Amino acid sequence: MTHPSRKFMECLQYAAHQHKDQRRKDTAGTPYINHPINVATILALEACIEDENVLMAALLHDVVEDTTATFKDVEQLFGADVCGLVREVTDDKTLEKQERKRLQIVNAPKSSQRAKLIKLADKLDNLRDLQKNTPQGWTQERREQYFVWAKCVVDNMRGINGVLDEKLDEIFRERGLL
Ligand SMILES: Nc1nc2c(ncn2[C@@H]2O[C@H](COP(=O)(O)OP(=O)(O)O)[C@@H](OP(=O)(O)OP(=O)(O)O)[C@H]2O)c(=O)[nH]1
Ligand SMILES: [Mn+2]
Repeated sequence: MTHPSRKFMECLQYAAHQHKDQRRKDTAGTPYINHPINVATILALEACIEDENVLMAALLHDVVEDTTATFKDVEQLFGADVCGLVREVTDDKTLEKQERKRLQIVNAPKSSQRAKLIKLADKLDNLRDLQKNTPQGWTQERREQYFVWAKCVVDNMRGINGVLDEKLDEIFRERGLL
């Protein structure tokens, strides 16, 4: 049996600490950290990714976008490679939402293969959440639009991992999008 490295466990602790006061948008108010943990777990156990820096970047993928953490913090704590991956999956929150969403579609194919894995697992987990419940304050229309938009992002990153492609397509098929 392999065992988690010290830096991997430190990364898990850091992500949990940074997201500690945040909740998902579901009615149950699930702790936000469940989502980064799900993304790393999808990569490790479903997509069989063994690249530890990719798994750590998955745990950290929303810390700069959604908490007080900076890229500098991530680089100092977990190194330039992990920081580079987090940078690739972080939206520029200074831009308008519509522009951010457009850029995800446009930038998806330009990302590195490793960043694409994280982006795909991120979408898969968010879509799984959306299948289970509608986030608080969202209309059915907004929910449907997220499926449509996520498919546009995913369509620009196919062929990276067969398992992720298949699991995402299963969801799009269920929604009548494929
Ligand atoms: N499906 C779902 N999403 C939730 C929930 N709670 C929080 N989120 C987050 O909301 C984001 C999607 O909502 P949007 O309205 O499209 O984006 P925004 O929060 O950036 O404005 C995702 O951000 P993200 O992970 O950065 O991904 P991305 O979709 O922005 O790429 C997702 O993690 C929930 O209960 N269900
Ligand atoms: Mn995310």
